Amino acid sequence: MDKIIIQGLEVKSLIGVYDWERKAKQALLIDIELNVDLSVAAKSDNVSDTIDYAALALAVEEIANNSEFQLLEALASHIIEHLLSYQGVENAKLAITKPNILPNAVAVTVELSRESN
Ligand SMILES: Nc1nc2c(c(=O)[nH]1)N=C([C@H](O)[C@@H](O)CO)CN2
Repeated sequence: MDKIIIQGLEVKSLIGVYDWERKAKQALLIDIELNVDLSVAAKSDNVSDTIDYAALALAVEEIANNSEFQLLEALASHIIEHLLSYQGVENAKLAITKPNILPNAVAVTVELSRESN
């Protein structure tokens, strides 16, 4: 299966359970993996025959920037629904990493995987 993968997309979002987390946006890292047939674009060499990953990254940055969820799970679910709305996406995997949030860990990551209907 063909894939489009974006790794380590840095976004800013108001996210978190605790009062101190509701005051300012935090940096998050997002990994995206889309299962999608790329054979037409591979032949045509035309970006209109595929999912433009630059536009996709901008859309994800905007969703994160404008959201105010408490849980990483809720933000991930909201973003993955957007990813599944792109034409031809059969399956989407999304991981959101919150760095430097736990005292004895480098980061925490929540990962979702969803099939298109
Ligand atoms: N499963 C989760 N647990 C926790 C989350 C979360 O998003 N998903 N978030 C928090 C706090 O906001 C965390 O960032 C600081 O401890 C706690 N647990």
